[in-house]
Amino acid sequence: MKQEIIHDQAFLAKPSVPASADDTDQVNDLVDTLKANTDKAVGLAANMIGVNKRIIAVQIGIMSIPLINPEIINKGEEYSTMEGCLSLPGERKTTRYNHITVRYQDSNFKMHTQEFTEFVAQIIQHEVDHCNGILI
Ligand SMILES: CSCC[C@H](NC=O)C(=O)O
Repeated sequence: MKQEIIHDQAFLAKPSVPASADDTDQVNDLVDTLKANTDKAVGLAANMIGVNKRIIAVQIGIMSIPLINPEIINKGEEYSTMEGCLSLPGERKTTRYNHITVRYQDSNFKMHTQEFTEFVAQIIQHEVDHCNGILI
């Protein structure tokens, strides 16, 4: 079910804990909340809906895809860019990497290792930062 986006900086600053197969409702809520916000968001992390678990959802084309316990295990070239965040006003300068390799579990908790590039890679980096309590 769609949830409200929270703006509580103290909660957002806390690193999230690993998610497990008990968190399927939270995974579905995050995907539903991203689907309800595609006019203003391209990704969400679970702590943005008040759930301190390592779950993110990323908009890839028309699909809102969950990545569970995402871990960036390799990074390409660094670049600077401006980014916004639903939990914060305005845009800020950020450092990102042009391609990343990510280990994550899908909604069936199957493990994947996958390379992402360009804008999708940027969104994943932003959301993994949220899992670590890091805001832009
Ligand atoms: C380009 S990365 C920006 C990601 C941001 N989502 C918030 O966690 C958003 O604007 O959807």
